[in-house]
Amino acid sequence: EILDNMVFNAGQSASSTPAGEVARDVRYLLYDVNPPEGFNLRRDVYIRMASLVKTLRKHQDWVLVLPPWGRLYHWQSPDIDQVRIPWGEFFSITSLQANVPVMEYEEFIAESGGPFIEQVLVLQNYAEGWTEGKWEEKVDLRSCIEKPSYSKDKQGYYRGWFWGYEETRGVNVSCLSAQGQASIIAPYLLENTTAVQNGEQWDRITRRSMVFSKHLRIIGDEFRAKYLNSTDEKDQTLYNEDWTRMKAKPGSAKGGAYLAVHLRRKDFIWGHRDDVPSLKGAVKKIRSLMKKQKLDRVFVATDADEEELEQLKRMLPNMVRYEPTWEDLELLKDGGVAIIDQWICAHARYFIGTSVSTFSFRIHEEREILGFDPKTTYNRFCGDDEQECEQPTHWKIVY
Ligand SMILES: C[C@@H]1O[C@H](OP(=O)(O)OP(=O)(O)OC[C@H]2O[C@@H](n3cnc4c(=O)[nH]c(N)nc43)[C@H](O)[C@@H]2O)[C@@H](O)[C@H](O)[C@@H]1O
Repeated sequence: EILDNMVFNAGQSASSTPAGEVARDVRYLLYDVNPPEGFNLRRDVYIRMASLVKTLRKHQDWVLVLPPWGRLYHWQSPDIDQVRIPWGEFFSITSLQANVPVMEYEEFIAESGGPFIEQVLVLQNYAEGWTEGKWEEKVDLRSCIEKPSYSKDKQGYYRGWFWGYEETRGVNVSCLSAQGQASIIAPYLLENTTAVQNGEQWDRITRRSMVFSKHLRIIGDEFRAKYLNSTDEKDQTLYNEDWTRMKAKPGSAKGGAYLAVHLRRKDFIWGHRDDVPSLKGAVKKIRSLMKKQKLDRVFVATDADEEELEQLKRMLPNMVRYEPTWEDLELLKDGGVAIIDQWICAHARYFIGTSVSTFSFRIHEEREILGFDPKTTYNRFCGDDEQECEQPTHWKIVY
């Protein structure tokens, strides 16, 4: 499902090496995701790409190049520059490295000897759809169904959107019809190899390695201490900087004495009319949960617009929100602010999120890593008229 949303770019390193160094025939995997997809869905795609690189590394020396963040539909704060953002601004690179070799895009340019990408693979569906309505995993080089959004320049190289790096060029562009797991395309990336061991599912170890940048966690922790009277010692949410050593027992985390809410609005209000509540419905649920859980504080993370926020404040005057100053926002960007919201939600005694929002799903996982009782985590708002309001599935951690 996610596969056909991606563009893959495989580049090969320049063969020249400084005198004395052993030549390393490194290959780089770059990728991109369809423009409308948001931040937390892109984190899902990273997990699949990291798994693919693990598969490729059984055969050759591959490195995953982290696609710079930018031009995201949901990052709407005006007047701040939100392109070419390196991963280090949001995630701990050393933590990612401990799982699979990764590098920032600018490192790739410096190391590979120029902004050229040897092969761009545009992933697409099969023009004929599923044959006989049967699902099977398959992949084939095909002619492009839609004209790829890359055009040749005077020198015969392809230009297009490469994460906002205007000077980057593709050398070849082809289309690949694919359906299946990410590793299905491995034979097209490996030289002289057709037999590839397949079969990695959602990679839970990779998820654990996606540790947020320390500066964002610190801001979230300070906010918890100041406005929500919550600290790791008191609330038993101790964190280990080295994720490979982190193994909290389920139910061991207590969490700060507040209810945390992720209330997704904007495109979800019309996109998910049946399973997203009205503001009034949400407030009613919040009040009943506070009573039931005996919590007198509520932290709200939301992407609601100004008008809805005003309404919400009127109905819930005591709600706590993380509201960055303009200077904070310029530094942290919309992505950093969203992470801080998630971090604070992840540390609450009880959490309730929004149906099918990957933003809420990432909070579930973070809480699982911290060792919360699943009952306090896998909860979502129901639509005002929703009959069967199925609750989120439990993401189990693997060590
Ligand atoms: C239907 C799909 O929904 C998917 O959204 P969904 O899973 O919620 O989650 P995301 O993929 O993260 O996209 C939602 C974006 O909206 C902002 N946002 C949402 N809620 C909050 C919040 O509580 N606090 C802050 N600070 N920011 C928030 C934030 O930039 C976040 O990355 C989209 O990724 C897909 O493109 C698609 O539209």
